[in-house]
Amino acid sequence: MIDVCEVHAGYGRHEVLRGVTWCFAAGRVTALRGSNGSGKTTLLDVMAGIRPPARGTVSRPPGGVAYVPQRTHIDPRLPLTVRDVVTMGAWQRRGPWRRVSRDDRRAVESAMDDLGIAHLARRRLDELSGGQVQRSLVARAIVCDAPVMVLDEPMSGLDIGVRRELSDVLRRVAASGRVVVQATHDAEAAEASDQVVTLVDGRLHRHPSTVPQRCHISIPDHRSGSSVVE
Ligand SMILES: Nc1ncnc2c1ncn2[C@@H]1O[C@H](COP(=O)(O)OP(=O)(O)OP(=O)(O)O)[C@@H](O)[C@H]1O
Repeated sequence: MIDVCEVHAGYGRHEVLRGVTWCFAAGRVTALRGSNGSGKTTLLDVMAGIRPPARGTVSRPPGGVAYVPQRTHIDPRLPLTVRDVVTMGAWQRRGPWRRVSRDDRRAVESAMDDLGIAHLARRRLDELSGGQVQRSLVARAIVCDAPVMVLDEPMSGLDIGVRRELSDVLRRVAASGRVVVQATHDAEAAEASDQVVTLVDGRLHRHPSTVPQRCHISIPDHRSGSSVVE
């Protein structure tokens, strides 16, 4: 699990997160909701270790965090194919410039199959649609094989069929024992998640309640009615 405790973070004097406390459990998909500018990306950055919190702590499991950003920072002029981009996930796991093993190659092919982009494997990144780029970035994150996957609006730009397929993929990733957190404005993606949390005024609330939840207390799961530790 990934344990966020009393986290404050922002940009200069602009405090965006004001005491976020939550335990994101392994084995479930959590949808992170909130209006534009509420701090979803900021929280994902803090969880991934990209942005250090001004105060508070984040405990991550060893093995790193696979991050699917809202926009790719890969220069589209680079002559990279979809397969190259997905293979980057293996380097993230093993360290750069290590030899890619047969198992890595199998993982790359399997992730491209899962995301329905195997037929695009030899296409260059600058020849793809926005949704195809998005699916390549999710496939790269799967190949990372990290215990935590955070995704920043992975459904944006995808058609309804692909959004449903991606929800299934995320559920399978979570079912393999990983923490999966997706920031989303997509109501159907939130509905397909195991739990929904919402950022309001810099704090995290369990949906639809406005009462913030603390770590390590047992509360009922809003979908299944079962008891979970958060
Ligand atoms: N690099 C930055 N420098 C200064 N302020 C920033 C920076 N990035 C984000 N902000 C501000 O921090 C606040 C939270 O932004 P953030 O991107 O985390 O929100 P979000 O919930 O992900 O929004 P959206 O739904 O629009 O993607 C916003 O007010 C935004 O203007």
